[in-house]
Amino acid sequence: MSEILKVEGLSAGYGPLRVLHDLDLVIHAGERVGIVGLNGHGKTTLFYAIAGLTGWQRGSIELAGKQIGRTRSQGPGRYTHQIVRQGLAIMPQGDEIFNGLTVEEHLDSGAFTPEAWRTRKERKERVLDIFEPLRKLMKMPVGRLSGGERRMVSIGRGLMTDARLYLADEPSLGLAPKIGLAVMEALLKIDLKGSAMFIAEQNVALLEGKVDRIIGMHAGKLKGEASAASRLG
Ligand SMILES: Nc1ncnc2c1ncn2[C@@H]1O[C@H](COP(=O)(O)OP(=O)(O)OP(=O)(O)O)[C@@H](O)[C@H]1O
Repeated sequence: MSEILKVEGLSAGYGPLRVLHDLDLVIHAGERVGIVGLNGHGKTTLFYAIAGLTGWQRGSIELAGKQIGRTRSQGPGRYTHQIVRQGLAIMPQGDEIFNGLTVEEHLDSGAFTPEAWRTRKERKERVLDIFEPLRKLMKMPVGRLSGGERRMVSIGRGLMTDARLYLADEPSLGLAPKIGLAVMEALLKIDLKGSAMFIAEQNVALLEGKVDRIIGMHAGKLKGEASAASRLG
């Protein structure tokens, strides 16, 4: 199986603040991997480091065999567009959607490569097959949707291109438990083909038995598999 994500000796944070300490991690094609840990232990920072949204002090990150590592001297966010073009899809925590734009406009905005734009109709159909409730809401501004529907839009936008690695940061956060579960189940049904998915979550029960592996994160370090993770904190 080919390596989609390879992180070696990564120490990262914000400016001089070190949040992640010497992380090693490999995710293979076709894998769904969960990362669990309490609030503030560094899951989002790891996603930011992969996306180039924060610099890092040491280590390396490869996406599908290509180094995407940048140090903070080059500026957070400066190369994120290139990393995204190399095959990263980000489904950020807290949605980051725009109230005045419609569901359809959000999905279209996710189809930013020429290939994805050309085939956006079929891609939207695929998203709507996964998130059926959006089908009748395509012309609706997202500001008028429920929290669960907004989350579907945010995740759906990330599914509009052919990514090698999907990063989903706490997809159930802030949703009623039943809705959170439904969103998570839909996300986990996605056909990965040759890509991989990395999902951050505080609630290990939402991932247990549904992903290939669960890694724990505690105080900026990785802690092995699920059983260890659920004992954290
Ligand atoms: N922009 C920032 N600048 C400085 N420190 C930050 C910034 N964002 C997060 N931190 C710090 O980094 C540490 C890890 O935060 P992070 O958001 O990565 O944790 P998390 O496990 O993803 O938690 P959450 O569930 O809140 O996303 C925390 O101590 C936090 O205060």
